[in-house]
Amino acid sequence: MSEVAVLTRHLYKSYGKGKTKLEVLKDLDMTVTRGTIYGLLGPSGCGKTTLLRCIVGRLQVDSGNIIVLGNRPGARGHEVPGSLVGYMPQEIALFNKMTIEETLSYFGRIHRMSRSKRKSRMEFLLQFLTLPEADRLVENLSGGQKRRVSLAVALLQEPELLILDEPTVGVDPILRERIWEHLLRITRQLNSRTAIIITTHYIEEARQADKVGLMRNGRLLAEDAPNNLMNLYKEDSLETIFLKLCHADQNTYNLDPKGENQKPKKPTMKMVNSAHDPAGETTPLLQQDWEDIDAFVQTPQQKCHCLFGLPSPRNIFAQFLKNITFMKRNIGFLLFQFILPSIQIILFCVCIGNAPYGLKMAIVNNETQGLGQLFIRELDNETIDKVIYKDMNAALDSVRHGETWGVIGIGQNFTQDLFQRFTNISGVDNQTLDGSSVQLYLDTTNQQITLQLQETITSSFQAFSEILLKTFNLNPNLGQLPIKVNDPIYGSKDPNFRNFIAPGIILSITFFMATGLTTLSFVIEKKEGLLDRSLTAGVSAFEILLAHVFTQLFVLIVQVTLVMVFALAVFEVPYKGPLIWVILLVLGQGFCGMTLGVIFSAVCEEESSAIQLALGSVYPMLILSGIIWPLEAIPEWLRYVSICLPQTYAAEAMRCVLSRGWTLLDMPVWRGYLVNTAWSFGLLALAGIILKIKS
Ligand SMILES: Nc1ncnc2c1ncn2[C@@H]1O[C@H](COP(=O)(O)OP(=O)(O)OP(=O)(O)O)[C@@H](O)[C@H]1O
Repeated sequence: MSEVAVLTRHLYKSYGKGKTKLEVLKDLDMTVTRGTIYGLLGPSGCGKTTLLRCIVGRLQVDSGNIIVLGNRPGARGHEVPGSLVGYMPQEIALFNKMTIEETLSYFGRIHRMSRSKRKSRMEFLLQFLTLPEADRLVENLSGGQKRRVSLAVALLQEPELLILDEPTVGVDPILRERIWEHLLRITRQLNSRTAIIITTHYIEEARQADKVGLMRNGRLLAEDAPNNLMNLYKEDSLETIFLKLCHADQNTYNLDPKGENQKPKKPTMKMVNSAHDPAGETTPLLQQDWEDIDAFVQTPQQKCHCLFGLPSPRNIFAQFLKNITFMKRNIGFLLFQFILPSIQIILFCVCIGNAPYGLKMAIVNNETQGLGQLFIRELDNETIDKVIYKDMNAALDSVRHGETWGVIGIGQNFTQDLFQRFTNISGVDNQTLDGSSVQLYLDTTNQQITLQLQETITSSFQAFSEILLKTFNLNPNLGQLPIKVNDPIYGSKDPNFRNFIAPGIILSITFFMATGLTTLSFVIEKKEGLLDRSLTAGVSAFEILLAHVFTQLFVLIVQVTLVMVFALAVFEVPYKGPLIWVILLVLGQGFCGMTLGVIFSAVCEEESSAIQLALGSVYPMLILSGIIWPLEAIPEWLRYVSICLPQTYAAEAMRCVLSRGWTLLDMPVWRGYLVNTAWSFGLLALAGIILKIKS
């Protein structure tokens, strides 16, 4: 029984759901023996790759049983996926920015090979597969050379099960022959326990296999030694036999227009080396019917019910080294990552929070002589660019035409009415009050400009009235509003919007940079099949995630340091508290961002990029609402959604540390840290779970 390397029974696998459901494997039975080569043949799209991915444990079957090397793929402690299996996928799936040596070392580490073993295997494979120098970058190799490196990766640890998906495509005939020679040598060795499954489009090439499985529409039409099949069908070409079987299979379907055969029933007859006449044969020709699949499980432990095993430091280290190599080779991109958040914070500080200046205002002074002129002189020249008009209508037209932001009008009797207003307090009428007022006609479409103009004109009037009061030997403070603003308890007398929003912006920049970069690197790895290859080699999704976090942490620290230098030193955002707590908060945000990035890239396949779009657009809105505007000004239902996000708490905590100089004993700061940390680890766990489920 231990001679069986791979056994599949009643295997069903489909992609999609509902109307788009595509049944790829249908009641597939397959038996691969140790020490043999199994050629899996079939037309494009018949399900070969799907079957191989189920065998290596990268795809879950819908129903049916698979036993690989004595246990179910993915069973706890069973190294399938892992070192027991060498898998060469159809796509190249290699790290372009790594050299051949680095690639083989990376997989060698994952397979726990010693340095000397790695070296000797590498030397052998380089020579055997006629690979170029080991220090050549994969991206600079030809297509055929890349395929050979991919094959070298599969052969590296001398696995007990070698699965090669079209290894000879794009390989010259001489090398193809050598590859077959090598595969035959592996299986022909005395007491060889290595089984090889190979798919190929070159059907005749598979004659050298010990057994071939002819596959069509997700089923095996026949499974036997090539010679047996040729004797049985009295043909000397596998291709002709395959065509015959396909035609026979096609006829079965044609005879069954209602599609009752769409789900083929388990064949009742198993024919091996029988003298059965194949003419008109329509039932799959299979070798044996082993119903008691559990008899092939060598270890009682079957399915792994745990979500995570303990992460292996070795695998994390291998991933970490790989990530570092990537960074080294993409130094331009790395520098760009370093400075991008700084560019963002510089632009933010330069553009946001400054007072508007040079605002064009139309001035109409209807007085020929008097105090009107004095008031106009007192208007702040930096904020207001005065454009003098003689006629009120022309001045109002200038606002209507967008040439000025408003009109400041002084009436004919301004000086006289002003004296009346101050000296005859008990008898002053509304007309006099009106005449002594500066008339404003504003374009209020821009709130910031309107507020700035109102504030400038009000303070200019106070300065003007102080001069006036002094002239009459009166206390100049009489002109002030009877409200005295004392020194603030926290913050400055002149609070500015930039300082208020800076903590939130710093956190958001860090958060979204980390999300974006993580999504990018994971999506690239996934798209190129690298993630899949690492997972098949036995690295867990959680180990990949942890290694990424460690590498990205380095980038994050540089980013955060630069951002802090610009925000606090160059643009002088005030800070009182211990800087280390601020830095910890920002790093926490980066960590959150990273984990969200992993979730994005794990959840969002192309078809579900709508989710990515939705999350990516709604989430920032919630964050911004929580950090740009005071929570007290947000509708209550949204307020609670916003404050559930760690950015809001973190921004609050950061503002406290920066401007109040509070210590960790303060409630808002504690809350900030706690929520931030809980959220980060919550997301990390979620990312791990999603990756695990997805993989
Ligand atoms: N992730 C997927 N989602 C939906 N359909 C898929 C997916 N992967 C494969 N398929 C479909 O399943 C069918 C079998 O694909 P598979 O890759 O297993 O075929 P194959 O026999 O290996 O083909 P080839 O020889 O061309 O590589 C194809 O119709 C393919 O389009």
